[in-house]
Amino acid sequence: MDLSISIALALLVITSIIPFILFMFVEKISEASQRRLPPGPPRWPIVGNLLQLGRLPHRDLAAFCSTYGPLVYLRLGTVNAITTDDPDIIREILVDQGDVFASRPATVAAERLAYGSGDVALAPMGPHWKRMRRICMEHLLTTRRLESFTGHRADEARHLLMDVWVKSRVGEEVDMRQLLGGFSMNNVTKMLLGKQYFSPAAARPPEAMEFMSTTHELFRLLGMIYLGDYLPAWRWLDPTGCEREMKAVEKKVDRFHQKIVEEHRERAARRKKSSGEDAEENGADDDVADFVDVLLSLPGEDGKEHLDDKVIKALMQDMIAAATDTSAVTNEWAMTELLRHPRVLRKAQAELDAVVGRRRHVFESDLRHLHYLRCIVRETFRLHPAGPFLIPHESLRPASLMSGRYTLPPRTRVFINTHGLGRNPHVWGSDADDFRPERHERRSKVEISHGDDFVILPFGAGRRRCPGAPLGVVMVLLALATLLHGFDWAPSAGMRPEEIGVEEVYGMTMPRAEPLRAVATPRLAPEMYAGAGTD
Ligand code: HEM
Repeated sequence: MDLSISIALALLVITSIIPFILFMFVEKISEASQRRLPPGPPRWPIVGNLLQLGRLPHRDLAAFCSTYGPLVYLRLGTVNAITTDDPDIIREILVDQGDVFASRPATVAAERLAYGSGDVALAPMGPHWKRMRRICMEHLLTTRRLESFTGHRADEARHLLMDVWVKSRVGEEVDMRQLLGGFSMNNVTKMLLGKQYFSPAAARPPEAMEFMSTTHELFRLLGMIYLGDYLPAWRWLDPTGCEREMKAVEKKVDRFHQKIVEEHRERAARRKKSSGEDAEENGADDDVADFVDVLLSLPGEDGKEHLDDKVIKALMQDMIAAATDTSAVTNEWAMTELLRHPRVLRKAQAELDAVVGRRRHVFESDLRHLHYLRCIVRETFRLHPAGPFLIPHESLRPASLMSGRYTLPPRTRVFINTHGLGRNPHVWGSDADDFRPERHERRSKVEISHGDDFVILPFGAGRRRCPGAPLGVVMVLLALATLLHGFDWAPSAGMRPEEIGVEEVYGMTMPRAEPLRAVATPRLAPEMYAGAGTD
């Protein structure tokens, strides 16, 4: 054999063996450093546990918790991850060690679709997130500002009543997803953008349609598990075209948001011109100013006169995404369970008759007295939490959990399984899968949030807890109270209550697999549907 060929062959063998030896060595070292990781299912090389996750990953992770213990370690491609459905461990992660676990992972969707993680919900822990969160808490979601929209919410409740009434008169089934989605979207866009996109009288249909389809595309992409977040080589190939799609949606969404910002800016300029210097100094009028008006009036970072457009658009998008789907999905699940359990539905109506009566409409001020309805909402959140993994958290630095029993590397992704928590038999007993609002009835005040015991977690807890929870609770209770007070409800023609499905689909929020349809029959005097009073 020619010497040069022999040398070439020898070099080839050496260069192939060295990486293999190095790989074994690194594996050995990392195995040693991982000795105190929590237990978890066996994993494959390279992909780790990725192939063990199916279409309903919250159910797969709950199954791991019941097999391997309350805290489970997973390797998802190149990513270290943990999951739990145990209230004490959840408290430890979100509250006791809240400063360690309060970051968010850098995902492709957050980068592409949330203005480079420039929003609140997907921003990593740091000064930018702190500033964005403060703007939400101090300027957008204050009690005073939310109260100033009480009248709008009452109007929307009246529209809800009228919409159903019109359908009930001609015996038409109600598409609950469309109905409840419209209610949430109108409430939110009115507060945020000063528009009701889904009231035909309030917005041009093409604009409403564009808004709806763009928002849905955005939700879908933000909610999907993208393999490129776990296997960098996948991004390179992008075999499903996901990143190309994200880029296209990014452009479309940005054009839409920019238009809204420009419209508000023009309106503010017109206002300023017509009302002179006084109005400029006072800023936007609190009673009529929507969130975008407020954002346009705030100073920017580093002494800038105004916030950057990018920041305004990121916040606006966050609020729409965080506020609309969550409450609509929750209401669709509540109505699903009520149709499956007519006894519970009738009991809630009896309570409404006692608290509100049949001679007036439900007011927001009634909601705190509707003890049983609150139990229904709490039970709905237990079985069908809108965010099955909250929004996944990430650790900022090495951490130990469960009294130092386990150590975790930095940047461990955290899947708090709220779906698993709500169905955990160690917490809720052997009937954990049954819808039974009475299990909350003994509480003197029915909290619709986690409380001290952390047994339900609809809005998260600790530093990243939902800042819109009070508004979310009002929107859910108001829609349900209005629908149950105004109508008797029955399943679609020919269907028995127990035949109504409870299959879910995984996503950023977790809706029913199929839109719910139901039949409504008015239960108030006819004149009650002609107009509704406000508080
Ligand atoms: C029923 C309604 C709602 C539900 C079930 C819900 C649920 C949640 C959940 C589970 C989280 C993640 C918490 C975590 O990761 O620890 C969250 C975060 C968030 N929610 Fe809500 N939410 C609702 C309504 C709203 C509303 C009405 C708004 C605002 C108008 C809002 C704004 C936000 C924001 C900005 C975040 C991100 C917080 C952060 O990362 O610092 N949500 N929400």
